[in-house]
Amino acid sequence: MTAATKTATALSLESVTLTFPDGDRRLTALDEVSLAVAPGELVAVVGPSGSGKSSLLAVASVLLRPDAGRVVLAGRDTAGMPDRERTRLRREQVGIVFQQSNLLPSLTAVEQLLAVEHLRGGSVRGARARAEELLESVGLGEAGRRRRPHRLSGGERQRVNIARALFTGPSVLLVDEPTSALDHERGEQVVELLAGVTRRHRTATVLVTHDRGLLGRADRVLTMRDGRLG
Ligand SMILES: Nc1ncnc2c1ncn2[C@@H]1O[C@H](COP(=O)(O)OP(=O)(O)OP(=O)(O)O)[C@@H](O)[C@H]1O
Repeated sequence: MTAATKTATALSLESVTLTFPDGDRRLTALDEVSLAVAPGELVAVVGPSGSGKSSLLAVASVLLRPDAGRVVLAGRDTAGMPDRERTRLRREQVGIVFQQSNLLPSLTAVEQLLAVEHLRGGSVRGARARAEELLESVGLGEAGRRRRPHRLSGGERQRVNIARALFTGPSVLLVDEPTSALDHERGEQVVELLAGVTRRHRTATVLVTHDRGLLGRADRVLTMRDGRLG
């Protein structure tokens, strides 16, 4: 790999294989998967249930170690990295948006982001302006920013999730079925938003979805089938 291609890749999976125990055999969830995503690029991954999409995100987020192959995140080869360092790298470099909103029920939208800063041991006071700005940029107005999750719509909750995932300034954004709880129009708006933040924040974004109707905004669409990516 040349220096130029290295700097142009924020996330790279090289011949990654992941297996799970399955009785006295092993089930292959990822079968020599290779993928490189550049900063500012939105890659969509589609595929049937059980084809390995969530496994792909778990390996890309360095949550799971592959059986074979390498994951290079923000220029760091994670293969031989101790767990503690992998966790730190994930916290700093990876933003994750899950299918369902997993916001804390007792916190307002702004506080959801400040909680991230608190957990990192940072200054909550110093982070407030940035949290407000980020929520504004994903389309959450002044009133919405003061609401707890049960008083936000599904689309608004996903916007808060996206803002929270971006809060640490990650180089990689991993998004798992962000529209599954939304109607088509709101789903489209969320994908539009993800395309926008990918450009503005220069994240290498991987979006897993069942919904082929949402793929128009992706730079590339890849299909996962039986653990293989093509
Ligand atoms: N923790 C686990 N233990 C054992 N097998 C697992 C585990 N997680 C996933 N698998 C298996 O690995 C394969 C890939 O699963 P994965 O969840 O990655 O698929 P998926 O494409 O995300 O599916 P869905 O669209 O239904 O979420 C499946 O056969 C699944 O049963």
